[in-house]
Amino acid sequence: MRNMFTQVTVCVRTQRSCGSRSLPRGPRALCTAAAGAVAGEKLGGRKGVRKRAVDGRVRSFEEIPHTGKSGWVNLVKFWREDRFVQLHKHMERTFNGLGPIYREHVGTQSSVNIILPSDIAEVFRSEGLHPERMTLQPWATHRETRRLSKGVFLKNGEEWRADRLLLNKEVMMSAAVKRFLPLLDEVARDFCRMLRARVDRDGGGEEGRRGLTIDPSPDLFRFALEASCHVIYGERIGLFSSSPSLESQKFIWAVERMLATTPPLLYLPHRLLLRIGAPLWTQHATAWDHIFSHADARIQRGYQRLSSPPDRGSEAGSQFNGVLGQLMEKGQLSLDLIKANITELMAGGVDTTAVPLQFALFELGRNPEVQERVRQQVRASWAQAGGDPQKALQGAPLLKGTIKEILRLYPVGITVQRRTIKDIVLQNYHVPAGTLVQVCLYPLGRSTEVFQDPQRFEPERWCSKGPAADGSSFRSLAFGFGARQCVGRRIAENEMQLLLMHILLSFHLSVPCTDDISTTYTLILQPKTPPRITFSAL
Ligand code: HEM
Repeated sequence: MRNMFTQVTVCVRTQRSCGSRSLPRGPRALCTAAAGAVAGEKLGGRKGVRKRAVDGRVRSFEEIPHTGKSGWVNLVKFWREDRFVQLHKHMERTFNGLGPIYREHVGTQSSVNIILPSDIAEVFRSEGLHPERMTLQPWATHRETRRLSKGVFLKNGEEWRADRLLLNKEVMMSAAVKRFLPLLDEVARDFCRMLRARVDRDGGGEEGRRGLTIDPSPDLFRFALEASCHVIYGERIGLFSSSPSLESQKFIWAVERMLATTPPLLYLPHRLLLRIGAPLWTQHATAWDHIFSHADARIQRGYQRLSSPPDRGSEAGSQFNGVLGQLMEKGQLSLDLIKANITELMAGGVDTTAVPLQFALFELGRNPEVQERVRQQVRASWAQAGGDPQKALQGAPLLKGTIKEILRLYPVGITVQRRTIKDIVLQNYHVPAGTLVQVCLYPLGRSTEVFQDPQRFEPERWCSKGPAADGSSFRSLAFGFGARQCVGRRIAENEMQLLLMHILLSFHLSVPCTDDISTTYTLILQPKTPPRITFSAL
């Protein structure tokens, strides 16, 4: 995604030259002794280390190190140094300088930022029955000014919980996964067939073993949209054809624009921008309008399909009409709330999977031994599964490990946030109820204190027994945590694993350049320039 904030990007260089497998070192050792109030003592003397107060008391909130008291001065710095697009690197640098906890006040936002699993555990213990994140206020304002209902992403309290429990049944529970897995599998197989035909047609090398080097990102965005539409609307939209619809391309652009315009609006008084008709606000709101009208058209079609008698030939009741159909049939959510939630699922479901897939193809391509180990396991499991995609995934834990590893190194959302509902103590500082605490996933994933050899791409680290593999260790948090974790998680995980499985069964992957990828932040973390990948037919 290119946008007005991408002039400054983050160049993550390896210490070795082109050809290296290594990723950049994690932040310089942080003061990261496991938990608790005495963490600082163990590390006393190092820069940025928190010491327990001399009198043993819990320190006050005001004593938490910070990046500058004035939110407006900080905002100007953010603008001048273009930090919005390198927020992940700014966080990494700040933890290096200030230690494992700091306060930041930028424009209208303030938060306490943390990185250590022990502190993260403490925050999640105090999230309550209705966990709250930072509200994406520009999104909420769009709904309010257009008089649209909000979905789970923007709701809080009992209203959020009521919608969320109903959505969980359609997208998170194992019965739901069983329903949509074959649909994702079908789209992943079609994608590979389309790619194989292109490699055979345009690739170089001998017949049957041709290779083609491309930037696969446009195809991956189409794959993610095709997969989302199939699962959510029960509808294929033909994006792998030679002339994919312009309407779908416009949807992809609209999501891109909506995401890219969100970060600066978060820190600015966006209601003022709305009132004066500032271009930034207008672009943001127009992008959302487009996303809503795309969903609207499909919801109308879904509604008509459901109201008409079932196709002759298909057994009554046996047809899966997507998550939309399930919600409509059950009739527990009003049509307005169905529309709000379905639109959020669509807006949240495309870039979030297309981008990690780019990183995954790149890392597998530049780590041929890892790629071969994953392929061996996938082949064996696929042969055993007799065409059942669920069995095939269950027998290939390295695929799951690959996705976790990619999201460790390149977390789509660089933070998970919670508003605390009671007073807590973090790093021996008092944090009052109501504080917004951000878990900073990018520096966490690259910290030498949390991960052994964090610069290595090593899917196996999630498969063996040990702290990283243990789900309760607060190290793998790319999908968030607990009752408020990503509601699209099961769709995303299965969609990405299935695509990688079919790609590994069909192609050998390599990359023309193994330099680390420069990353940029536009509400999601993505490559500044999408990597080129060579697909060689197997
Ligand atoms: C790799 C892919 C994805 C990642 C890393 C991701 C990450 C996240 C994270 C971190 C949250 C906040 C969780 C929390 O606060 O604990 C979230 C929430 C959400 N995600 Fe995802 N997501 C992904 C894919 C998807 C997909 C495919 C969809 C839709 C099909 C989706 C829809 C949502 C929605 C609607 C929420 C709000 C849930 C709520 O507040 O109850 N996400 N996601």
